Amino acid sequence: MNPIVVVVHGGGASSISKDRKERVRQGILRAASVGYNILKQGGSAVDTVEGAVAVLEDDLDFNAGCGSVLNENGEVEMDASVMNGKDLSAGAVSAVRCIANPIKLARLVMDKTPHCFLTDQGAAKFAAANGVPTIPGQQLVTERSKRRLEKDKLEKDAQKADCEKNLGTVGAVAVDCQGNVAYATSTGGIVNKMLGRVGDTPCIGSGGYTDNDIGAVSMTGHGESILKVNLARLALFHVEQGKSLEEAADASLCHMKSKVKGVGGIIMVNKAGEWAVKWTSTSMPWAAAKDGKLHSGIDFGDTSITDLS
Ligand SMILES: NC(=O)C[C@H](N)C(=O)O
Repeated sequence: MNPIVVVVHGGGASSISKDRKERVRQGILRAASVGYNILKQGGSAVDTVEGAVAVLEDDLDFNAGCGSVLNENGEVEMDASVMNGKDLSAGAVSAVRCIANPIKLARLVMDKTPHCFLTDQGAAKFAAANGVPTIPGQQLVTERSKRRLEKDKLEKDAQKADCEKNLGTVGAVAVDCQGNVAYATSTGGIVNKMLGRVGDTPCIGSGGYTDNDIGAVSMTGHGESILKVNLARLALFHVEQGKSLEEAADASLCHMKSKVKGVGGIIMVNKAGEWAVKWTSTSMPWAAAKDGKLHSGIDFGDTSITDLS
């Protein structure tokens, strides 16, 4: 039987305050544990990444689903994508509103349409036709996301690198007992974004990519930078050229930094069960479950390992 592994991330970020750190750590551990249980019960890599990402979308401390950052009008518009490394089937949605779990809608696009990507009104119509419940948009807005928008509007002139202030995009990669790999990524995007702005997250090859013959990757970071270098596919290209997952993650992040000054984070897995986690932002919450052990961290050099129950 193939080794099973799931790796999750909670978004590249600047430093995280002490009280939030504990909540973020718990959220990321919960998502990895949920994913690992799906794999242990024989679930597919696609079910695993969708399940793990949905846990993080439901968690207010992450910039995805409820807790998403707000656009310039104070509204939540979300992007998500999912892909199956077995046959390269993919589903994505962008600029979707008033639903709790964009990743589940992306999965429906993958499974139930001849297309890869639906946006805005078309995505909403498809969601309604498939029985996805709508919720009032305000239900996705948190006090914290309102404060972040106010702060950004005030600081507009003293901009930090975008991904440094946009904690929380979430993602997962997994390999199942049959050796299939998959990725899922979901986000509210970047705070104070223009209406209709779409980032890397729903774009196959930028916010993520997977192919059983190479591996799976999910990204976080400054979306415009990631789009310009097609970061996810670039990372897997390096693997195809013979680099280890760690080397490939480093090389692609380094390329993005030198070419367009973008910073971000990356999680990777391959069907041999190897995994890698790398980031160039200040921190990135992550967790990886393999062989009954849960590895996790937030800052450089703070990896901890616990037993999975
Ligand atoms: N924090 C993030 O990862 C943001 C996301 N990549 C975007 O630009 O939409």
